[in-house]
Amino acid sequence: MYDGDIASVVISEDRIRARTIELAAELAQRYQPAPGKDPEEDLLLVGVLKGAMMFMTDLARALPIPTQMEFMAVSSYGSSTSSSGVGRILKDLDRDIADRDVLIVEDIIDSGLTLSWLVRNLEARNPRSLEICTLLRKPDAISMQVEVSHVGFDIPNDFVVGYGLEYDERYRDLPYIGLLDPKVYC
Ligand SMILES: O=P(O)(O)OC[C@H]1O[C@H](OP(=O)(O)OP(=O)(O)O)[C@H](O)[C@@H]1O
Ligand code: HPA
Ligand SMILES: [Mg+2]
Repeated sequence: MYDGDIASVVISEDRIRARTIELAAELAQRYQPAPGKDPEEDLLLVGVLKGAMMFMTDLARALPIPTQMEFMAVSSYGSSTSSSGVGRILKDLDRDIADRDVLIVEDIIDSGLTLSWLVRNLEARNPRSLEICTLLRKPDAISMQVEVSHVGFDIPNDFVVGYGLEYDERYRDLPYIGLLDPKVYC
């Protein structure tokens, strides 16, 4: 599959699976449900389309607590391998998040522009709490400071694809995170 386009495996399928289970355990501790609680108190996962789709579905299935799911899609400006900011909401949440515990689920924080915009947008809707869980973070690339409580892996500042992440809408279906050979985009 995609012969020759992937220079190396950065994070294998097994490591993603193991880390997702660890993150789920960490989140279950953080959001322990009170006995007899109302379904309105379930943790609300907000997945950021399309990149977070694989991580969102695997994380939700690994979480040993009840969760509800919502999705948002935002358009970002910039070139295909770097982003310069969020343009607008392409798909908004289907419901109100006031007084809810909300966890944004993302595939990657690179410049931080997407999440810093999204956090401001969702904070304005008065959730009870708002935290972020991202599978990947590039500490060397972040230009906007975003407070992230749950991180799967810190990775070097290279362009990666797979497990939801794309280049030119390709490679999202790879089961692992791979380094895209620069010959593909240079
Ligand atoms: O920290 P940043 O520099 O803002 O980059 C991170 C964002 O960029 C990618 O999404 P993209 O907007 O490319 O769309 P996609 O999720 O549909 O792939 C990725 O899925 C993150 O959402
Ligand atoms: O490294 C990346 N790969 C794919 N999409 C991305 N969006 C921001 N950074 C990346
Ligand atoms: Mg995205």
